[in-house]
Amino acid sequence: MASTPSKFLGLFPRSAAPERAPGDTTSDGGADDAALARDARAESARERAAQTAEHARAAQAAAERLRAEADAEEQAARDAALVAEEAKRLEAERAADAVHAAQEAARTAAEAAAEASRQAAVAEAASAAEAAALRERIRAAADAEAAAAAAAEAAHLAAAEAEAEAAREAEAARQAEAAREAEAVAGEDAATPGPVIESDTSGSVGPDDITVFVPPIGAEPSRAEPSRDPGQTRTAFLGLATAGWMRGHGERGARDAATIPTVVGPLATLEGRNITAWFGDHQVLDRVSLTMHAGIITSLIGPSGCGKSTFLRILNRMHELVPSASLAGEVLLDGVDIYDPTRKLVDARKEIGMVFQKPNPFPAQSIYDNVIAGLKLTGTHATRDEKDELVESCLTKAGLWKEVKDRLRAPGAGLSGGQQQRLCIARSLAVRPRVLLMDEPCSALDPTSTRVIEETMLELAHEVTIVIVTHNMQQAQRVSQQCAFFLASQGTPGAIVEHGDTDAMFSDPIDPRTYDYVNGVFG
Ligand SMILES: Nc1ncnc2c1ncn2[C@@H]1O[C@H](COP(=O)(O)OP(=O)(O)OP(=O)(O)O)[C@@H](O)[C@H]1O
Repeated sequence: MASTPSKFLGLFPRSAAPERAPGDTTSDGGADDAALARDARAESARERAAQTAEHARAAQAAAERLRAEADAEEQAARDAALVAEEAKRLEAERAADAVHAAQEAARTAAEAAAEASRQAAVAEAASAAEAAALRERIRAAADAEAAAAAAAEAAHLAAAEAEAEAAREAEAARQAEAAREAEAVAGEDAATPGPVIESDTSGSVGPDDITVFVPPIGAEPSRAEPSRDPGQTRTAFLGLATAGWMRGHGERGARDAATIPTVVGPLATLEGRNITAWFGDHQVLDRVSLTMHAGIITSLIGPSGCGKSTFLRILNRMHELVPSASLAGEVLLDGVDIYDPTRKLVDARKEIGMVFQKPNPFPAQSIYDNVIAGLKLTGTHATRDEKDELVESCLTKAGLWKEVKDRLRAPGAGLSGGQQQRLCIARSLAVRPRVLLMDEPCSALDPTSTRVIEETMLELAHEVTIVIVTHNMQQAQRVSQQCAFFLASQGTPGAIVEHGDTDAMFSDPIDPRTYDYVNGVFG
């Protein structure tokens, strides 16, 4: 330390008077005394000096102690500051670490989220691709099914036409032979009457029809009333379809068929009477009777498997395309049984057209050719102008003309599902049907296409009787004036529970089962 602390200054008096022994009055003696006194003073001074030095040492030691303490305090303060600074630094480091860790965690989380989202996108894309592939497989299967049905129908019609043609030729040959024999007999005996050729009594045969009909004995199939014993009552379609006698009667010549049709035929009422149907031994309909009135739309509703489609297919003789199928009962088109052996299958199909659940245009054919396909199948001849007119007329009625008039040569497969369905309607219209059967025609379509088809149906209903199978209760209410509710409960064959005015059926049904079904309680 540079200076002595002021509190120690009192230990060093600035002037100290020499001490005298009491009674010392001489100068010699006084000298000794003085010397003694000096010595004493000196001694005293030394003692004081020693004390002072001692005090100084003590003071110094104290000062050093204090200094050391101060240094220690100072050092402690510095240390404390260092510690505090270190703590602050560590705290800051920890905070920085925490921020970093948080940032890292956020980055990792963001990366994980991005990865998860990428994986999800990949998974979604994979499942979308799978779904698309599945849809494509289903569509391809449906296309194949539709194409097979169309091909089967075409083959059926072609076979029927060929059979009819063969029958016509055979009958012509028989007539020529009979005429020759008659001539010969006349030559032998002019008075003998000629051979009796059976005449048609149906009243439906025109001047160009071939009317000779000699059914083989016992060839007429049974059309007995339906019973629960299928072996005794059902009509064997294969026998009917291939029996030559069936088509030899009332066949129309090609010139009749060649008349180009207007788009639809005169309105007709269709009636199913006591229709019972089987697939093999499995009875699927039991004595179903329903009248589908001219010029209105009748909807057939009911849960899956109750026989609506089977009933519909019976209405235009498509049921018999299934080898194991059989039926009993009658289907009357304006009072004439379409299953009557004297009527042609091809006529029934022409007069009662069918639109299927899945649109089934001929995929490779153009839109134009799709519309006129029915003409070929039914052997109808038409000029180019007539065909053009027919195509425009049918596409207009089907509500498709404006959308396709500039691409009539494009393939039918290139149209959307809804457009393809309307193309199929146009194709059906081209053979001048009197009744149009529609089996869930909108089930494969989106709501917009469904609305367009429904509008088309409502337009067409003025000109053609329409029967539609639908699972869509709103659709039944929107489009149909009459409605029939089918039900096959607990393994029993399908039957009609209730039918009548559509509004009444939905608002005030008679049967509680109808009420439950239209209100979505089951089905
Ligand atoms: N080709 C067939 N061969 C054998 N059985 C068939 C055939 N077609 C339909 N069936 C059977 O006939 C019964 C009625 O079927 P159908 O398709 O007519 O009912 P649906 O009411 O139209 O059903 P959905 O509403 O599901 O189309 C069902 O039991 C069905 O399994």
